[in-house]
Amino acid sequence: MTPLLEARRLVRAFGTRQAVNDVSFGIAAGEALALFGPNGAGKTTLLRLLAGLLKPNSGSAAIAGAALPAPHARARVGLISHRTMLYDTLTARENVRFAAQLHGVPDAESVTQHALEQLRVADRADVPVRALSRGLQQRVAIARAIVHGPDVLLADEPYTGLDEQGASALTGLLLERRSAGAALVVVTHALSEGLAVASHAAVMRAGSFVRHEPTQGLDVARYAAEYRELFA
Ligand SMILES: Nc1ncnc2c1ncn2[C@@H]1O[C@H](COP(=O)(O)OP(=O)(O)OP(=O)(O)O)[C@@H](O)[C@H]1O
Repeated sequence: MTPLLEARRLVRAFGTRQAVNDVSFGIAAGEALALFGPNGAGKTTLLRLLAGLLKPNSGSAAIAGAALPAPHARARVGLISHRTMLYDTLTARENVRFAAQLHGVPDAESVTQHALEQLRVADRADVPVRALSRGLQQRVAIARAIVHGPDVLLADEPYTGLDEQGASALTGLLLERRSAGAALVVVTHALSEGLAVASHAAVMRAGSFVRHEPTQGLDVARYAAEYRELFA
């Protein structure tokens, strides 16, 4: 079976630095990969390659067999970044609706409302986002990233800045996207949060996967100890 999201021998360098070095994996519909690794390991660069925002030096990425960065493949991706990139003079609703309209979502108004409710930010939807706390802005950014119902969801430290309610809304959303048949990649420093939403886990070091396995049967405490040992 063709994986929904597939990376084949991806390589990306910046000057002489190999940010991503020969990474291959596949994620089937309904699966989620939690991706761990220290600063500079190449996680963000890998997500940008998978989102079609950056070109690899060699190798390729594909969504349901369609090679990135073809626009119809890119349109199937949602990217949650730790930088919110919202228009801060627009309201939360305007930011999310704008994204829905750009994606040509039918009935953008009600889909926007649903996304805002899912992130539990609907009651603050009509104030400019610059007046919202960092945590609420992050929730709006997540609502914007999922408003077009992407079947590939890439999340770069999505828990950063969220309070407990925001974090639990995000976990609910990630699990819901999985059961709806999406393929997810979640980059996080928090091992337990990542493992809780993932079917597979990988560790990146210096551009390459040094561990990659199903999460089923993994013991979080042992995984954390082994992770620390890898970087000791
Ligand atoms: N646009 C760029 N220009 C030059 N070097 C870059 C660029 N983007 C990333 N790098 C370098 O590539 C390497 C991997 O960076 P990347 O941001 O992908 O790592 P990361 O695992 O996401 O780290 P962090 O957790 O700090 O975000 C780093 O050495 C970084 O300095």
